[in-house]
Amino acid sequence: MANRDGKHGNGALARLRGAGKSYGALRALDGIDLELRGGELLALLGPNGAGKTTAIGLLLGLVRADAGDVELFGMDPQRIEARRHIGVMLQDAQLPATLQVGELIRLAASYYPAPRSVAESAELAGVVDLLKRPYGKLSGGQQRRVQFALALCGRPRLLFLDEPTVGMDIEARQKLWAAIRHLVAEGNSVVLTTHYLEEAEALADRVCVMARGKVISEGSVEALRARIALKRVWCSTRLSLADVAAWPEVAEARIDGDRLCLSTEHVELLVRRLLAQDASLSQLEVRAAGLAEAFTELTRDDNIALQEAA
Ligand SMILES: Nc1ncnc2c1ncn2[C@@H]1O[C@H](COP(=O)(O)OP(=O)(O)OP(=O)(O)O)[C@@H](O)[C@H]1O
Repeated sequence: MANRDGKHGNGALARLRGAGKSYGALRALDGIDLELRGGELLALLGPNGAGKTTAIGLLLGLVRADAGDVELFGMDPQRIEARRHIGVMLQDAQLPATLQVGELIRLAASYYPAPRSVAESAELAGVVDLLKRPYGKLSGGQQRRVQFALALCGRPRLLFLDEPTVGMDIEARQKLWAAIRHLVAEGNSVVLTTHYLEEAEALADRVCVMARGKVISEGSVEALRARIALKRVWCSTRLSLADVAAWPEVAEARIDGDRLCLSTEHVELLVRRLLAQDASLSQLEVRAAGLAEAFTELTRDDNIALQEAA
């Protein structure tokens, strides 16, 4: 628990415990537990409407939980002492269009006790060449970079980035990733929501997969991928789908174009048997499930992995 000055015993900077939130009949968050530790980057991953933004809204004190506990630096997130140490980049940032980028950064920095200089913030966010430009005249990707500068200018210990690289081209995205890595290497913590698996893969220490208001998987990227131990085997064969589907080493069988697509945990056994029973077998291909497949598998409505996790 937190003591009076917001220090906390177990290293959690932000925490949801059994947190729930409904909008009318819709249960946007259904009793989730989430903990952010010092110096880590936690990625919240999940399909549209999973509850990621609502979870961040609770931690920022923008949304009130109707069940459970929410703590930011061991305090109620609405307390100013807690908010002084966070930087935020939300999806629907509304900023004055006529102010120049440099003015916006100066203004945002003035709310913090020990901010970075405008020059340092601009350098970190890659907006040095935009400082004199009015915000409203920038492209979508440039505006996102400016929003990132505003999020980091207060030298926050904890950054909330809600889909930070949406609308950015590949180069801008890579630069933002590098800046985020730099901030984490300095000891800061980041909570990031994303739809991009490669973003989670590139940045996250921990990934929390959400679906339908619940956390359905939590761990490292490797652990997430390992949750789906299946390999996929494709081949063109004269063996029938029904026959192959009945083999004990085949977890799932379907037709994919002109080939069979088989899922298995025992790939060597399966391939040996396929080749033994069909000497004319062709177009053989074996692939490990990628993170994208693991993710799809995890967030599918009635999936086996989910039942295993329960
Ligand atoms: N203010 C609101 N009023 C009513 N429903 C809301 C409100 N905010 C969110 N919701 C609903 O709550 C659910 C969770 O939304 P949330 O924005 O947290 O999801 P998300 O995971 O961030 O989705 P996305 O990836 O699309 O941003 C959705 O079904 C959404 O329609």
